[in-house]
Amino acid sequence: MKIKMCGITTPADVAAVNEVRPDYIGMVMYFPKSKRNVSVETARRLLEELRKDVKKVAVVVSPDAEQIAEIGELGFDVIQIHGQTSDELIESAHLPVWKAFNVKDMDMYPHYQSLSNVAGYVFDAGEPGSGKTFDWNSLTDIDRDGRLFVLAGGLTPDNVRRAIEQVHPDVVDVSSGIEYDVVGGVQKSGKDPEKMRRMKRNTAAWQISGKSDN
Ligand SMILES: O=C(O)c1ccccc1N[C@@H]1O[C@H](COP(=O)(O)O)[C@@H](O)[C@H]1O
Repeated sequence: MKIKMCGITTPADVAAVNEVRPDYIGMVMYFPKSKRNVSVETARRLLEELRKDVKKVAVVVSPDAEQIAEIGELGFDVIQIHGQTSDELIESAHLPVWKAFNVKDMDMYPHYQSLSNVAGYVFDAGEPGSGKTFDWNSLTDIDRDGRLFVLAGGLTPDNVRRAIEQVHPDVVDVSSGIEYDVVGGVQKSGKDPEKMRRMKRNTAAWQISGKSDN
């Protein structure tokens, strides 16, 4: 079971990633509506500090060709595409693409299965990065074709074991669930290293014995 920790925005997040060592990290780019959006310059600096054995996913929404080219130059390993995109853009990208679906556009899944540069599928809740789960039963009958099956949407250290047991994904993808709690109406920005450690432990523990430390 692999794990992706998404929404990395600060040097402190990178330091925690370098300690916890998830398989993948994600950075949201070209999407200023997100509180996790990072500029090209910030992405470049954070990537320099990141361990080399952690794979890097650029998370984008309806990107254009220029953005996709820039992501390749920055040294990312994978592009995770939410929203709309053309088949030509996916097929001409110089990096493998993970196509993200939300509960409303799952009917497009068979179409993306026909594209050769789609290396994985991310199944997410209606609003990406909202920390909300969705009905995992909707994934029961999905045709698995051997490409990476990534489960996202509201995963936390507390529900990841149940998610793995029910869905059997290849990768669990978490962002909100490893952020700081809101205290007194205020949320410290960035990721909470203790939640990251618990997420990693609970995912790894399931792999070894089907148990977690919840
Ligand atoms: O995190 C965001 O703000 C975001 C913005 C635009 C596209 C995707 C985004 N996040 C992705 O959402 C999933 C799940 O996040 P969560 O755990 O429910 O918070 C994850 O793949 C993020 O990359």
